[in-house]
Amino acid sequence: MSNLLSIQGLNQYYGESHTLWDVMLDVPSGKCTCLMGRNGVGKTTLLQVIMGLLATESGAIKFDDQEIQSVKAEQRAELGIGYVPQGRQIFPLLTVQENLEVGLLARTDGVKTVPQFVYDLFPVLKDMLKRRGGDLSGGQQQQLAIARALMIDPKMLILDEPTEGIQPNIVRQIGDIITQLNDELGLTVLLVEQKLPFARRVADTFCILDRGRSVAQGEIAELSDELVERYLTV
Ligand SMILES: Nc1ncnc2c1ncn2[C@@H]1O[C@H](COP(=O)(O)OP(=O)(O)OP(=O)(O)O)[C@@H](O)[C@H]1O
Repeated sequence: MSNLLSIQGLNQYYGESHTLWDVMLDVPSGKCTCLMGRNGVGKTTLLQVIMGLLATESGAIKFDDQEIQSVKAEQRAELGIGYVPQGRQIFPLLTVQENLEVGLLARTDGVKTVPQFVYDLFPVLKDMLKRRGGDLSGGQQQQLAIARALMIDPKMLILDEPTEGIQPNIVRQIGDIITQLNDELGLTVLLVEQKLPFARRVADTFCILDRGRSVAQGEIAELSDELVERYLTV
C-alpha cells in the first residue's frame, strides 16, 4: 500500500529543547491514521512541522511522492493538505459564510464559491451562513473548521484533537463526518486524538509518540492493551 505522507528521521528543536527525536510516520493513502500519545509528547508539534509552521533540524517529509521540507507553509495548502488546528481557530467575528470564504482564498484554481458537497456534509452550516462564527456551539464550530479546511479540496486532511471540548453526543457526529470523508470521498486523514474509543472507531492505522519519539505503529486492530497501558494511560 502506498503512503500519501511519509516522514523519516525527523528532528525538531524549540530553541535548545530537542522535542522530536528521529520521528517516523507513515500515512497510507485513503486511510485514516491516528497519531496518539500522552499530553506533551509532541503530537501538535509534529502536525505543525508537517504544515511547515515550525523549522526542523533534520529529516525527510514526503507528500504525494514529493519532498516538501523546502516548500513554504503558504504553499503546503496548495499541495493539497488541509489543516484543522487544535482549538479550531475559526474567526469568531466573521460569519459562517465569511469563514468559509477565507478557506477559498487558498485555492489556486479561482473557484470562489463554496462547493455543494460541503453543505451536503454539514447541513447545519447552510442554515447558519449569516451567523457569526463565535455564536456557534463547539460542535458547530468544529464542523465549520473542518468545512473551511475542505475549501481547498485537499488530498489529505489533518485534524488536531477534533473532539476536544465537544459534547459527547456531538463527538459521534464528528466521528461519522470523518469516516464519511475518508470512506466516501477518499480523503486521507491524519488525526490527533486522545479518546481511545473514538480512535478505535474512526482510524485504520495508528502511530504512538512517547517523549518525542515514534514508538509504535500499525493497524488499529493491533493497538493492544499493553501498548495502551504503556504509552497512553494517564
Ligand atoms: N512554542 C513552544 N516553545 C517551546 N516549547 C514548546 C512549544 N510548544 C510546545 N512546546 C513543548 O514541546 C513539547 C511537545 O508539545 P506538543 O504541544 O507538541 O505536545 P502534544 O503531544 O501535542 O501535547 P497535547 O496533547 O497537550 O496537545 C512539550 O514539552 C511542550 O511543552
